[in-house]
Amino acid sequence: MRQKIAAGNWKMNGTAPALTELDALAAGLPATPPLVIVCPPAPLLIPAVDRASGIAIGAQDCHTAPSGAHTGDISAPMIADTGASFVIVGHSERREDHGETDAAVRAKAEAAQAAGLCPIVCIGESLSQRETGETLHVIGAQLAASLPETISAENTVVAYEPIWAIGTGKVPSVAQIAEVHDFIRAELENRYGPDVGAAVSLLYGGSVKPDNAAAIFEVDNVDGALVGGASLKAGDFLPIIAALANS
Ligand SMILES: O=C(CO)COP(=O)(O)O
Repeated sequence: MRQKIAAGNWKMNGTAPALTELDALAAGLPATPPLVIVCPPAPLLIPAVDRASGIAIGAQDCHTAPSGAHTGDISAPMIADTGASFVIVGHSERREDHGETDAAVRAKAEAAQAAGLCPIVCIGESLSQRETGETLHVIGAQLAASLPETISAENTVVAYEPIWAIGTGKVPSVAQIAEVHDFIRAELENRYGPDVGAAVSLLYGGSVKPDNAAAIFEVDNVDGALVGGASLKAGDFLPIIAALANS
């Protein structure tokens, strides 16, 4: 059975008072919860790790190098040192705001693995790529160039986040999600072998909300979600977690 994962990406939101959401999450988890991960901004990693109960903590980015002259950056070993266990790499906002290439994303994912972290590698097409029928081609190229050389179910998670669905309230149809997730699964099985390819968790991200989560989690090869806005408040994130637990 693949690991079900509900991951929350707080993006650049939250100062210390937001940590109370972790208490509310812990208090409201279902009896048999999926793996729940919260990725707060970097300054909150240490207090989040200290405070979280039954919730894993992840960062939102890491540098490719373990240390060095890179002002403002944070390395994977530094993240591991906080007690966090995951790191998002290749989010479309990083690719866009910071010009991150597939090669950089792959180097970050491999740096994360080397530090003992599990990277959550994000891929996804733009609206114009979808409209011109390039989605699977784009996803295939991103997978080929962004994923580490070797992966396992324990050290890699893949998140499909169509850029046009992020923060927009627009969600692909279940058929569209199924098409891409089936394609990703097949690509993973091809490249890494059927056992590894079948075991890696695939998350969907982009406007996942309490009212659409259950339908998304019904889709084959959707093993969970990477949630932005609706992960900021436990009152929104908990119903999504419950929907995943019941799927
Ligand atoms: O980018 C996302 C998670 O990484 C999705 O964000 P929203 O859930 O706010 O659309």
